[in-house]
Amino acid sequence: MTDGRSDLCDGRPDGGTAPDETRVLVLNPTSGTSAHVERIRTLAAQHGFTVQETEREGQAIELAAAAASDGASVVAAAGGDGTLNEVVRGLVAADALGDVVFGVIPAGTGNNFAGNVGIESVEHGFDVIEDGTERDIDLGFAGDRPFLNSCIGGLTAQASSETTSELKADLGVVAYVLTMFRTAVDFEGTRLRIETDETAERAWQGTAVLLLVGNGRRFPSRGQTQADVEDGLLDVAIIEKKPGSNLAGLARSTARERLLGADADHVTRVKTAGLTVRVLDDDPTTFSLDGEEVTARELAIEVSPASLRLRVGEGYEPHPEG
Ligand SMILES: Nc1ncnc2c1ncn2[C@@H]1O[C@H](COP(=O)(O)OP(=O)(O)OP(=O)(O)O)[C@@H](O)[C@H]1O
Repeated sequence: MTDGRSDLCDGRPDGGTAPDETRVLVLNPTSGTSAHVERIRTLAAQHGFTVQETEREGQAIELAAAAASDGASVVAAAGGDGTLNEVVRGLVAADALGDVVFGVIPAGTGNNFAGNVGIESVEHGFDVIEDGTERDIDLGFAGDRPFLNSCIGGLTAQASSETTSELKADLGVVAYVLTMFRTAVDFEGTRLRIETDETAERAWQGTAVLLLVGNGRRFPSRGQTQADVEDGLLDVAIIEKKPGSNLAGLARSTARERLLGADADHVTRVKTAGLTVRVLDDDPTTFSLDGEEVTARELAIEVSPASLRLRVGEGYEPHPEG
């Protein structure tokens, strides 16, 4: 693999907007507080974007696929992680990953992925599309569905829907975990069999309350959650039920440490290029891909290395400390 870097200024002596770029922005006007919508429309026009606004759930997939099929060279997403995920799904559906540069305008509640690639605000997102460094980053796949940040198994729809925006902004995916413990303290977990590419002969089998698979994100007990998104690997954490794990009432930071503590014997961690998850219970399990849900009995999860072309902010750290 190359270092994923290319010079955006090729053929653009002024370093400004490339005249030959056809730019489309897929905007979810319902993401976050929606207060950003007018500002994004204005900035998008200034930066030469045609804006396509979604009117319903899932439509960003179709709009992004159509934009790519019509020859757009930059397809950007304005919204939260769910909208980013849908736009990337559209690029995958149009088989356009290698042809199109993906742009990120953070306009959701938590904007976890944007933060992981150094994009700090709406204005900064447009600046980065103009003159950010281009990287080829890894994309996770669960079956044929892509994910940028994470694939989380074992969450109930109830936990997901009861997670507050404030908590999501603060903790990201760990918020779901905390909500799960608060709303379903009796949750006994899901029986899973997990085989990784490297250790197919030594499968993990047991009862997990949570399976965390990170591409752009990892799940330490404390500190930096940004993962290396150019290493061709997924960060996996399998969390088993621990006696007395009712975390309600604990400070959030304490809860995260308790749940994901490196020395905790109820957490199994592995880095892998791929894994297969089989649900051994009668009912299938719900997995959340960047917040978008999918229900399955068996899921092949793998990384597609260096497959998404993305312009990143100055603060992007290609190889964060593990
Ligand atoms: N016009 C629309 N009306 C209702 N829902 C929409 C519309 N357009 C998109 N959606 C749906 O909104 C959902 C959530 O969007 P998104 O994740 O971008 O925002 P968010 O939840 O505010 O932010 P974050 O993921 O950062 O917390 C997506 O699943 C998407 O399908």
